[in-house]
Amino acid sequence: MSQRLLVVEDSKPIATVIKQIARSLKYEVVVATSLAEVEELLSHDNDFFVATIDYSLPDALDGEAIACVLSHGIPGVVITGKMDDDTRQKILAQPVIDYIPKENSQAFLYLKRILHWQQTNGDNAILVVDDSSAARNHIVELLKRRNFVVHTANNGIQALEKLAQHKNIKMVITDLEMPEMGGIELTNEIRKKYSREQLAVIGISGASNGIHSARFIKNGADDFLRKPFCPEEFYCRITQNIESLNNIAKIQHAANTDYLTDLSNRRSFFRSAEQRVVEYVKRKVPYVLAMIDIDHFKKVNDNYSHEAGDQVLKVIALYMRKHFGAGLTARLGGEEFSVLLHGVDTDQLYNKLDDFRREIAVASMPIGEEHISTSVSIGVVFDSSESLSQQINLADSALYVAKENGRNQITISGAEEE
Ligand SMILES: Nc1nc2c(ncn2[C@@H]2O[C@H](COP(=O)(O)OP(=O)(O)OP(=O)(O)O)[C@@H](O)[C@H]2O)c(=O)[nH]1
Repeated sequence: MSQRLLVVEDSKPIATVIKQIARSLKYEVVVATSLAEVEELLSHDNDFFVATIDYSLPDALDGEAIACVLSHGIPGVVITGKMDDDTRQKILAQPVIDYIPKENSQAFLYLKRILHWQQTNGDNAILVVDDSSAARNHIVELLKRRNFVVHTANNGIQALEKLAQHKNIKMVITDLEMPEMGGIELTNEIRKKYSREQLAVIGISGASNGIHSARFIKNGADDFLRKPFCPEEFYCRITQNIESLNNIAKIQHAANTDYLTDLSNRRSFFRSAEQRVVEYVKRKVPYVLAMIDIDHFKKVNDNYSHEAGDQVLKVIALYMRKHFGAGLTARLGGEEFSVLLHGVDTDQLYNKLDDFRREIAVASMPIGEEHISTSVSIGVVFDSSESLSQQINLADSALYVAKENGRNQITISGAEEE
C-alpha cells in the first residue's frame, strides 16, 4: 500500500510541483488549501505518513497550520516564503522534520530528498549512547521525527552489547564522558570490529575547546558535533553520513553482483566460498560445490533472441534462489552458474540439486509471447579438502562428462563414466 502525503498549500502551481515529486516517490497525495480545510479533513481522516505545510495560508498567515498538523501526530516539512530570523525560530521551536525556503532554487530537489529519506530511513538503525537521559531522549526524539529506528545505551560497554545484538545498526552517536566506558574508548573498540564502510560514528561533546573533536576523529570517528547543536546542523551531519554509507553499500553491491541476475558474481563467489569451504572442512560439515551449465543455450539465443536468452538466465537464477536459498549462489559468466551448499549428508545435498535439475527440465518458461523449455547439466564435488580452484576444476570436468553423456544430468566428480 502506498504511503499518504498531505499537502497543505494554497498555491496551485506549487501544489502541482509537490504532487509530481510525491508521485515519483509513489506517495498517494491529498491536498488541502486552507487551515479550515485541514482541520475539517483531519477531524475524520488523519492517517498520513508525512505532510508538507505552507507557512502562510489565507486563513492562517503565521504558521498556525503547523501546530494543527503536528497535533495529529503527522510529521511535517514546512515550506515558507518568509525566511526572517523570527519565522525560522518559530518554525524550529516546533517538532518539524525540516523547513524549506521557497525562494531557493534547490527547494524542491531538497523536498524530494526529504520525502525519500522519510521512506527509507526506517532501514537505518542508529544507536544513541549517552549517560544523561535528557540528552539521550532529545537525540532520540530528533531521530524518530526523521523515521530512523533508534536504540539506546547508557555507556560504552552497553553500546558494544547493543551493536552485537542488532546487526542492522549503521551509526553510533556517542557522548564523550560516560561511566564505565566513555566515547573515545568506545570509538576505539568499535573500530577494532567494524570498518568505516560498515558503521559510522559521530562523537558529541559539550566541551568548548576543539581537542575532543580531534581525539574522536583520530580514534576512528567519522564526524563530531558540539553541544548545544541546532536540529538543522544535527540532521545535516546525520544525513550526510548515512548517505555516504548507503553509497558505499551500493558500490559494494554493484562490485559483487551479476548485473543481469542479481546473484553473486565470480569474484564475490570465490571470496565467500573460500572462507566457507575452510569452515566446512574444519567443522566436518557435509557440503557440495556444483557447477551448473544451461544445455544448448546458444539455440535459445538463435531460435528466440538474445533478449529472450537474458530472460532465461534470470529465470534460472530465480530457480536457484528457490532451491538453494541458504547456499551461496553465483553466475560465473555466460550461461554458467555455481552453488556451494551445506547440509545433512551427501544424499540430501544430491537430492536438492536433482530437484532443481528436474524442475527446470519440466518447466515451460513464459518469455514474452513464447514458452521456452531448457535443461541444465551439473558437475559436483562433495566434501573435498582440495583448494577451491582445484574443486572448481574437478566440478568442471564432471560437468563436461555430464554434457558428453547426454546433458540434463548430474555427474559426481570421481564417479565419472564416459
Ligand atoms: N542471452 C545471452 N547469451 C549469452 C550470455 N553470455 C553468453 N551467452 C551465450 O551463451 C552461448 C553459449 O554457447 P555454448 O558455449 O556453445 O554452449 P551451449 O549452446 O549452451 O551448449 P552446451 O553448453 O554444450 O550445452 C553463446 O551463444 C553465448 O553467446 C548472456 O549474458 N546473455
